[in-house]
Amino acid sequence: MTPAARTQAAIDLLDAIVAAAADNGAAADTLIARYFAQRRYAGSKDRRAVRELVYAAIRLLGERPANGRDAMVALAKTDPAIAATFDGSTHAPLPIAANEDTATPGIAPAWLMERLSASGLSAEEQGALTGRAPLDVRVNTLLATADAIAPELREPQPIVGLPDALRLPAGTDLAPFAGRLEVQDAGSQAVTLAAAAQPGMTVVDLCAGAGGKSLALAAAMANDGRIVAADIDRARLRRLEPRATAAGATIIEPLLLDAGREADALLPLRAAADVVLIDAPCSGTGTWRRNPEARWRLSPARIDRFVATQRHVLALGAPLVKPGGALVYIVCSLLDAEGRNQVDAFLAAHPRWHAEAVSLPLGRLHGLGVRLTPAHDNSDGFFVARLRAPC
Ligand SMILES: C[S@@+](CC[C@H](N)C(=O)[O-])C[C@H]1O[C@@H](n2cnc3c(N)ncnc32)[C@H](O)[C@@H]1O
Repeated sequence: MTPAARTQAAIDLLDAIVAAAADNGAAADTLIARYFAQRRYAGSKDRRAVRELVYAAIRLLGERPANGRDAMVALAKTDPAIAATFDGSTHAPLPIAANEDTATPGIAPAWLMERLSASGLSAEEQGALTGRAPLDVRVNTLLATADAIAPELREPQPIVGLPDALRLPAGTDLAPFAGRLEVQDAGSQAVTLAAAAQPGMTVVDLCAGAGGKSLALAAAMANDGRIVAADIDRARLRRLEPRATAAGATIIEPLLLDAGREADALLPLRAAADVVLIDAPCSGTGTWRRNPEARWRLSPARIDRFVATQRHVLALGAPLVKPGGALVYIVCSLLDAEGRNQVDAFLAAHPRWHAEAVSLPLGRLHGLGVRLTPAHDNSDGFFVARLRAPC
Protein backbone atom coordinates (compact mmCIF):
# COMPACT_ATOMS: atom_id res chain seq x y z
CA MET A 1 0.00 0.00 0.00
CA THR A 2 1.23 3.52 -0.72
CA PRO A 3 1.28 6.01 2.18
CA ALA A 4 -1.75 7.70 0.59
CA ALA A 5 -3.65 4.40 0.40
CA ARG A 6 -2.87 3.81 4.08
CA THR A 7 -4.40 7.19 4.90
CA GLN A 8 -7.51 6.29 2.90
CA ALA A 9 -7.72 2.94 4.71
CA ALA A 10 -7.51 4.77 8.04
CA ILE A 11 -10.35 7.07 6.92
CA ASP A 12 -12.51 4.06 5.95
CA LEU A 13 -11.81 2.38 9.27
CA LEU A 14 -12.49 5.53 11.25
CA ASP A 15 -15.85 5.84 9.46
CA ALA A 16 -16.76 2.39 10.80
CA ILE A 17 -15.37 3.14 14.27
CA VAL A 18 -17.28 6.43 14.55
CA ALA A 19 -20.53 4.71 13.50
CA ALA A 20 -19.96 1.83 15.94
CA ALA A 21 -19.21 4.24 18.79
CA ALA A 22 -22.49 6.06 18.13
CA ASP A 23 -24.53 2.81 18.01
CA ASN A 24 -22.75 0.87 20.76
CA GLY A 25 -21.34 -1.39 18.04
CA ALA A 26 -18.10 -3.38 17.83
CA ALA A 27 -14.86 -2.12 19.38
CA ALA A 28 -12.18 -0.44 17.22
CA ASP A 29 -9.82 -3.43 17.54
CA THR A 30 -12.53 -5.80 16.30
CA LEU A 31 -13.34 -3.55 13.35
CA ILE A 32 -9.65 -3.27 12.42
CA ALA A 33 -9.25 -7.06 12.57
CA ARG A 34 -12.35 -7.56 10.38
CA TYR A 35 -11.17 -4.94 7.88
CA PHE A 36 -7.82 -6.65 7.31
CA ALA A 37 -9.35 -10.14 7.29
CA GLN A 38 -11.06 -9.03 4.05
CA ARG A 39 -7.88 -7.42 2.64
CA ARG A 40 -5.27 -10.13 2.61
CA TYR A 41 -3.11 -8.05 0.20
CA ALA A 42 -2.22 -5.72 3.08
CA GLY A 43 1.10 -6.81 4.61
CA SER A 44 2.02 -6.62 8.27
CA LYS A 45 3.78 -3.25 7.81
CA ASP A 46 0.68 -1.80 6.15
CA ARG A 47 -1.54 -3.14 8.91
CA ARG A 48 0.68 -1.68 11.60
CA ALA A 49 0.91 1.68 9.85
CA VAL A 50 -2.86 1.93 9.31
CA ARG A 51 -3.56 0.90 12.87
CA GLU A 52 -1.17 3.56 14.15
CA LEU A 53 -2.88 6.22 12.04
CA VAL A 54 -6.30 5.15 13.31
CA TYR A 55 -5.25 5.20 16.96
CA ALA A 56 -3.35 8.48 16.58
CA ALA A 57 -6.57 10.07 15.27
CA ILE A 58 -8.65 8.52 18.07
CA ARG A 59 -6.20 9.73 20.73
CA LEU A 60 -6.16 13.23 19.24
CA LEU A 61 -9.92 13.75 19.38
CA GLY A 62 -11.90 13.93 22.59
CA GLU A 63 -15.26 14.45 20.91
CA ARG A 64 -16.56 11.83 18.51
CA PRO A 65 -15.87 13.27 15.02
CA ALA A 66 -18.57 13.40 12.35
CA ASN A 67 -16.71 10.92 10.15
CA GLY A 68 -13.36 9.36 9.33
CA ARG A 69 -12.22 12.08 6.96
CA ASP A 70 -12.80 14.83 9.56
CA ALA A 71 -10.71 12.80 12.01
CA MET A 72 -7.83 12.19 9.59
CA VAL A 73 -7.81 15.80 8.37
CA ALA A 74 -7.47 16.88 12.02
CA LEU A 75 -4.53 14.46 12.37
CA ALA A 76 -3.01 15.72 9.09
CA LYS A 77 -3.00 19.24 10.55
CA THR A 78 -0.57 18.01 13.22
CA ASP A 79 1.73 16.21 10.75
CA PRO A 80 2.76 17.56 7.29
CA ALA A 81 3.80 14.04 6.15
CA ILE A 82 0.21 12.84 6.63
CA ALA A 83 -1.18 16.02 5.04
CA ALA A 84 0.95 15.31 1.95
CA THR A 85 -0.83 11.95 1.44
CA PHE A 86 -4.12 13.75 0.70
CA ASP A 87 -3.05 14.06 -2.95
CA GLY A 88 -6.08 12.80 -4.88
CA SER A 89 -4.11 10.05 -6.64
CA THR A 90 -5.51 6.53 -7.13
CA HIS A 91 -6.59 5.04 -3.73
CA ALA A 92 -5.67 8.35 -2.03
CA PRO A 93 -7.99 10.78 -0.25
CA LEU A 94 -8.92 13.99 -2.06
CA PRO A 95 -6.76 17.03 -1.32
CA ILE A 96 -7.67 18.98 1.81
CA ALA A 97 -9.63 22.11 0.91
CA ALA A 98 -8.46 25.40 2.46
CA ASN A 99 -11.77 25.88 4.29
CA GLU A 100 -12.48 22.19 5.02
CA ASP A 101 -14.12 21.39 8.36
CA THR A 102 -12.09 19.26 10.73
CA ALA A 103 -12.67 17.78 14.14
CA THR A 104 -11.20 19.71 17.10
CA PRO A 105 -8.44 18.07 19.12
CA GLY A 106 -9.19 17.50 22.80
CA ILE A 107 -9.01 15.08 25.69
CA ALA A 108 -12.70 14.25 26.07
CA PRO A 109 -16.12 15.72 25.34
CA ALA A 110 -16.56 19.05 27.20
CA TRP A 111 -19.31 17.72 29.51
CA LEU A 112 -17.08 14.84 30.55
CA MET A 113 -14.05 17.06 31.21
CA GLU A 114 -16.27 19.18 33.47
CA ARG A 115 -17.17 16.06 35.42
CA LEU A 116 -13.53 14.98 35.65
CA SER A 117 -12.61 18.45 36.94
CA ALA A 118 -15.46 18.30 39.45
CA SER A 119 -14.02 14.94 40.55
CA GLY A 120 -10.75 16.71 41.43
CA LEU A 121 -8.73 15.78 38.35
CA SER A 122 -6.39 18.60 37.33
CA ALA A 123 -5.78 19.59 33.71
CA GLU A 124 -2.41 17.80 33.82
CA GLU A 125 -4.07 14.64 35.16
CA GLN A 126 -6.70 14.83 32.43
CA GLY A 127 -4.00 15.30 29.78
CA ALA A 128 -2.35 12.03 30.84
CA LEU A 129 -5.57 10.00 30.41
CA THR A 130 -4.98 9.45 26.71
CA GLY A 131 -1.23 8.76 26.76
CA ARG A 132 0.22 5.37 25.89
CA ALA A 133 -0.03 2.56 28.42
CA PRO A 134 2.97 0.36 29.23
CA LEU A 135 2.83 -3.44 28.97
CA ASP A 136 2.54 -4.69 32.55
CA VAL A 137 2.38 -8.32 33.57
CA ARG A 138 1.84 -10.16 36.82
CA VAL A 139 4.10 -13.10 37.56
CA ASN A 140 1.85 -15.97 38.57
CA THR A 141 3.47 -17.07 41.82
CA LEU A 142 1.63 -20.41 41.62
CA LEU A 143 4.03 -21.37 38.82
CA ALA A 144 6.95 -18.93 38.84
CA THR A 145 8.77 -16.13 40.61
CA ALA A 146 9.82 -12.76 39.20
CA ASP A 147 13.48 -13.58 39.86
CA ALA A 148 13.31 -16.90 38.06
CA ILE A 149 11.44 -15.59 35.03
CA ALA A 150 13.21 -12.24 34.57
CA PRO A 151 16.32 -13.72 32.82
CA GLU A 152 14.03 -15.19 30.14
CA LEU A 153 12.61 -11.74 29.31
CA ARG A 154 14.07 -8.80 27.37
CA GLU A 155 14.51 -5.69 29.54
CA PRO A 156 12.00 -6.47 32.31
CA GLN A 157 11.56 -3.53 34.69
CA PRO A 158 10.39 -3.95 38.26
CA ILE A 159 7.45 -1.84 39.49
CA VAL A 160 8.05 -0.29 42.89
CA GLY A 161 5.86 -1.81 45.59
CA LEU A 162 4.60 -4.67 43.41
CA PRO A 163 7.07 -7.55 43.74
CA ASP A 164 5.12 -9.78 41.33
CA ALA A 165 4.78 -7.12 38.61
CA LEU A 166 7.06 -6.52 35.64
CA ARG A 167 6.94 -3.81 32.99
CA LEU A 168 7.95 -5.12 29.56
CA PRO A 169 8.81 -3.53 26.21
CA ALA A 170 5.76 -3.05 23.98
CA GLY A 171 5.23 -5.97 21.65
CA THR A 172 6.93 -8.58 23.88
CA ASP A 173 5.79 -12.03 22.77
CA LEU A 174 4.09 -13.52 25.82
CA ALA A 175 3.04 -16.83 24.22
CA PRO A 176 6.02 -18.77 25.68
CA PHE A 177 4.98 -17.58 29.16
CA ALA A 178 1.32 -18.65 29.08
CA GLY A 179 0.15 -19.36 32.62
CA ARG A 180 3.31 -17.98 34.19
CA LEU A 181 2.68 -14.36 33.16
CA GLU A 182 -0.71 -12.67 33.08
CA VAL A 183 -1.13 -9.34 31.32
CA GLN A 184 -2.44 -7.09 34.07
CA ASP A 185 -1.97 -3.37 34.49
CA ALA A 186 0.03 -2.32 37.57
CA GLY A 187 -3.01 -0.42 38.88
CA SER A 188 -5.23 -3.47 38.54
CA GLN A 189 -2.66 -5.50 40.48
CA ALA A 190 -2.41 -2.80 43.16
CA VAL A 191 -6.15 -2.44 43.77
CA THR A 192 -6.54 -6.21 44.07
CA LEU A 193 -4.17 -6.02 47.05
CA ALA A 194 -6.93 -4.12 48.89
CA ALA A 195 -8.65 -7.51 49.26
CA ALA A 196 -5.73 -8.64 51.48
CA ALA A 197 -6.56 -12.18 50.37
CA GLN A 198 -4.93 -14.86 52.52
CA PRO A 199 -4.71 -18.67 52.25
CA GLY A 200 -7.80 -20.36 53.63
CA MET A 201 -10.21 -17.50 52.99
CA THR A 202 -13.52 -17.62 51.14
CA VAL A 203 -13.60 -14.83 48.57
CA VAL A 204 -16.43 -13.91 46.22
CA ASP A 205 -15.29 -12.07 43.08
CA LEU A 206 -18.75 -10.80 42.21
CA CYS A 207 -17.97 -9.14 38.86
CA ALA A 208 -15.28 -11.59 37.80
CA GLY A 209 -15.46 -11.17 34.02
CA ALA A 210 -12.70 -13.26 32.44
CA GLY A 211 -11.08 -13.56 35.85
CA GLY A 212 -8.13 -11.16 35.82
CA LYS A 213 -8.58 -10.43 39.52
CA SER A 214 -9.69 -13.99 40.46
CA LEU A 215 -6.37 -15.31 39.13
CA ALA A 216 -4.43 -12.75 41.17
CA LEU A 217 -6.47 -13.68 44.25
CA ALA A 218 -5.78 -17.41 43.72
CA ALA A 219 -2.04 -16.69 43.61
CA ALA A 220 -2.24 -14.50 46.74
CA MET A 221 -4.08 -17.35 48.51
CA ALA A 222 -1.52 -19.93 47.31
CA ASN A 223 -4.42 -22.08 46.03
CA ASP A 224 -5.71 -22.58 49.54
CA GLY A 225 -9.33 -21.61 50.23
CA ARG A 226 -12.23 -20.85 47.93
CA ILE A 227 -12.85 -18.21 45.26
CA VAL A 228 -16.29 -17.93 43.71
CA ALA A 229 -15.97 -16.07 40.42
CA ALA A 230 -19.44 -14.80 39.53
CA ASP A 231 -20.62 -12.84 36.52
CA ILE A 232 -23.71 -12.42 34.37
CA ASP A 233 -21.69 -12.58 31.14
CA ARG A 234 -21.39 -16.18 30.00
CA ALA A 235 -18.78 -15.46 27.28
CA ARG A 236 -16.44 -13.65 29.66
CA LEU A 237 -16.79 -16.23 32.38
CA ARG A 238 -16.07 -18.99 29.87
CA ARG A 239 -12.69 -17.38 29.13
CA LEU A 240 -11.76 -17.79 32.80
CA GLU A 241 -11.67 -21.60 32.76
CA PRO A 242 -8.74 -22.12 30.33
CA ARG A 243 -6.87 -19.23 31.95
CA ALA A 244 -7.27 -20.80 35.39
CA THR A 245 -6.11 -24.18 34.04
CA ALA A 246 -3.02 -22.65 32.42
CA ALA A 247 -2.27 -20.73 35.63
CA GLY A 248 -2.66 -23.81 37.84
CA ALA A 249 -5.34 -21.99 39.85
CA THR A 250 -7.44 -24.78 41.33
CA ILE A 251 -9.64 -22.94 43.84
CA ILE A 252 -11.72 -20.83 41.45
CA GLU A 253 -15.39 -21.83 41.04
CA PRO A 254 -17.08 -20.00 38.14
CA LEU A 255 -20.70 -19.05 38.88
CA LEU A 256 -22.87 -17.81 36.04
CA LEU A 257 -25.56 -15.45 37.32
CA ASP A 258 -28.90 -14.78 35.69
CA ALA A 259 -29.16 -11.01 35.20
CA GLY A 260 -32.03 -9.70 37.34
CA ARG A 261 -32.13 -12.92 39.39
CA GLU A 262 -28.55 -12.91 40.66
CA ALA A 263 -29.63 -13.12 44.32
CA ASP A 264 -31.07 -16.65 43.78
CA ALA A 265 -27.72 -18.14 42.77
CA LEU A 266 -25.91 -16.15 45.45
CA LEU A 267 -28.21 -17.28 48.28
CA PRO A 268 -25.95 -20.19 49.40
CA LEU A 269 -23.11 -17.67 49.83
CA ARG A 270 -25.02 -15.45 52.24
CA ALA A 271 -22.75 -14.30 55.10
CA ALA A 272 -20.12 -16.78 53.86
CA ALA A 273 -17.35 -14.59 52.46
CA ASP A 274 -14.32 -13.21 54.25
CA VAL A 275 -14.04 -10.81 51.35
CA VAL A 276 -16.39 -9.83 48.56
CA LEU A 277 -14.55 -8.11 45.72
CA ILE A 278 -16.71 -5.96 43.46
CA ASP A 279 -14.84 -4.83 40.35
CA ALA A 280 -17.94 -3.05 39.15
CA PRO A 281 -18.93 -2.26 35.57
CA CYS A 282 -18.08 1.40 34.92
CA SER A 283 -17.48 4.08 32.34
CA GLY A 284 -13.79 3.12 32.13
CA THR A 285 -12.57 6.72 32.24
CA GLY A 286 -9.38 5.39 33.83
CA THR A 287 -8.59 3.10 30.89
CA TRP A 288 -8.52 5.51 27.96
CA ARG A 289 -4.79 4.92 27.44
CA ARG A 290 -5.63 1.35 26.37
CA ASN A 291 -9.04 2.06 24.99
CA PRO A 292 -9.15 5.71 23.83
CA GLU A 293 -12.23 5.18 21.69
CA ALA A 294 -14.25 4.54 24.87
CA ARG A 295 -14.64 8.31 25.33
CA TRP A 296 -16.52 8.50 22.03
CA ARG A 297 -19.08 6.09 23.46
CA LEU A 298 -19.99 7.81 26.70
CA SER A 299 -23.05 9.95 27.38
CA PRO A 300 -24.53 11.31 30.61
CA ALA A 301 -27.32 8.72 30.33
CA ARG A 302 -24.78 5.90 29.92
CA ILE A 303 -22.95 7.02 33.05
CA ASP A 304 -26.25 7.14 34.94
CA ARG A 305 -26.83 3.52 33.92
CA PHE A 306 -23.38 2.51 35.21
CA VAL A 307 -24.08 4.28 38.50
CA ALA A 308 -27.36 2.35 38.87
CA THR A 309 -25.64 -0.97 38.06
CA GLN A 310 -22.92 -0.22 40.61
CA ARG A 311 -25.58 0.37 43.28
CA HIS A 312 -27.19 -2.91 42.25
CA VAL A 313 -23.98 -4.99 42.54
CA LEU A 314 -23.12 -3.35 45.87
CA ALA A 315 -26.57 -4.37 47.15
CA LEU A 316 -25.97 -7.93 45.88
CA GLY A 317 -22.50 -8.17 47.41
CA ALA A 318 -23.08 -6.76 50.90
CA PRO A 319 -25.20 -9.69 52.23
CA LEU A 320 -22.50 -12.17 51.16
CA VAL A 321 -19.93 -10.69 53.56
CA LYS A 322 -19.67 -12.60 56.85
CA PRO A 323 -19.85 -10.60 60.11
CA GLY A 324 -16.57 -8.68 60.43
CA GLY A 325 -15.64 -9.43 56.80
CA ALA A 326 -14.85 -6.90 54.09
CA LEU A 327 -16.29 -5.68 50.84
CA VAL A 328 -13.76 -4.24 48.39
CA TYR A 329 -15.26 -1.89 45.83
CA ILE A 330 -13.26 -1.12 42.69
CA VAL A 331 -13.97 0.91 39.57
CA CYS A 332 -11.61 1.79 36.71
CA SER A 333 -13.29 5.19 36.52
CA LEU A 334 -12.09 8.53 37.88
CA LEU A 335 -15.56 10.02 38.13
CA ASP A 336 -16.64 10.52 41.73
CA ALA A 337 -20.20 9.53 40.84
CA GLU A 338 -18.90 5.99 40.25
CA GLY A 339 -16.26 5.93 42.98
CA ARG A 340 -16.19 7.90 46.19
CA ASN A 341 -19.86 8.95 46.00
CA GLN A 342 -20.96 5.33 45.65
CA VAL A 343 -19.03 4.46 48.79
CA ASP A 344 -20.45 7.45 50.68
CA ALA A 345 -23.97 6.45 49.65
CA PHE A 346 -23.38 2.82 50.65
CA LEU A 347 -22.15 3.83 54.10
CA ALA A 348 -25.06 6.25 54.56
CA ALA A 349 -27.42 3.34 53.86
CA HIS A 350 -25.39 0.88 56.02
CA PRO A 351 -24.47 2.89 59.12
CA ARG A 352 -22.97 -0.11 60.94
CA TRP A 353 -20.34 -0.61 58.21
CA HIS A 354 -17.19 1.51 58.07
CA ALA A 355 -14.45 2.31 55.56
CA GLU A 356 -11.03 0.92 56.46
CA ALA A 357 -7.74 2.59 55.60
CA VAL A 358 -6.12 0.82 52.66
CA SER A 359 -2.39 1.04 52.26
CA LEU A 360 -1.42 0.37 48.64
CA PRO A 361 1.89 0.74 46.81
CA LEU A 362 0.23 3.09 44.30
CA GLY A 363 -2.36 5.85 44.53
CA ARG A 364 -3.46 8.62 46.88
CA LEU A 365 -6.26 8.93 49.38
CA HIS A 366 -9.46 10.13 47.78
CA GLY A 367 -12.63 10.35 49.86
CA LEU A 368 -12.90 7.15 51.86
CA GLY A 369 -10.77 5.22 49.41
CA VAL A 370 -7.65 5.39 47.27
CA ARG A 371 -7.41 6.74 43.74
CA LEU A 372 -4.80 5.79 41.14
CA THR A 373 -4.27 7.94 38.06
CA PRO A 374 -2.13 7.57 34.92
CA ALA A 375 -0.29 10.85 35.69
CA HIS A 376 0.52 10.01 39.30
CA ASP A 377 0.96 6.25 39.12
CA ASN A 378 1.68 5.46 35.46
CA SER A 379 -1.12 2.91 35.73
CA ASP A 380 -4.72 2.80 34.61
CA GLY A 381 -7.00 5.01 36.70
CA PHE A 382 -8.86 3.31 39.55
CA PHE A 383 -10.82 4.06 42.69
CA VAL A 384 -10.84 1.42 45.43
CA ALA A 385 -12.36 1.33 48.91
CA ARG A 386 -12.45 -1.37 51.58
CA LEU A 387 -15.62 -1.52 53.65
CA ARG A 388 -15.80 -3.52 56.87
CA ALA A 389 -19.06 -5.24 57.87
CA PRO A 390 -20.22 -5.09 61.50
CA CYS A 391 -19.31 -8.10 63.68
C1 LIG B 1 -14.90 -4.30 35.18
S1 LIG B 1 -15.57 -5.77 34.56
C2 LIG B 1 -14.75 -6.98 35.53
C3 LIG B 1 -13.32 -7.26 35.15
C4 LIG B 1 -12.70 -8.41 35.91
N1 LIG B 1 -12.93 -8.33 37.34
C5 LIG B 1 -11.19 -8.49 35.68
O1 LIG B 1 -10.40 -8.16 36.56
O2 LIG B 1 -10.82 -8.90 34.56
C6 LIG B 1 -17.19 -5.77 35.26
C7 LIG B 1 -17.93 -7.08 35.12
O3 LIG B 1 -19.16 -6.95 35.83
C8 LIG B 1 -20.09 -7.82 35.22
N2 LIG B 1 -21.44 -7.52 35.69
C9 LIG B 1 -22.30 -6.58 35.27
N3 LIG B 1 -23.46 -6.63 35.96
C10 LIG B 1 -23.32 -7.64 36.85
C11 LIG B 1 -24.18 -8.23 37.82
N4 LIG B 1 -25.41 -7.76 38.00
N5 LIG B 1 -23.72 -9.24 38.55
C12 LIG B 1 -22.47 -9.73 38.35
N6 LIG B 1 -21.61 -9.23 37.42
C13 LIG B 1 -22.04 -8.22 36.68
C14 LIG B 1 -19.83 -7.59 33.74
O4 LIG B 1 -20.34 -8.65 32.98
C15 LIG B 1 -18.30 -7.47 33.71
O5 LIG B 1 -17.72 -8.69 33.39
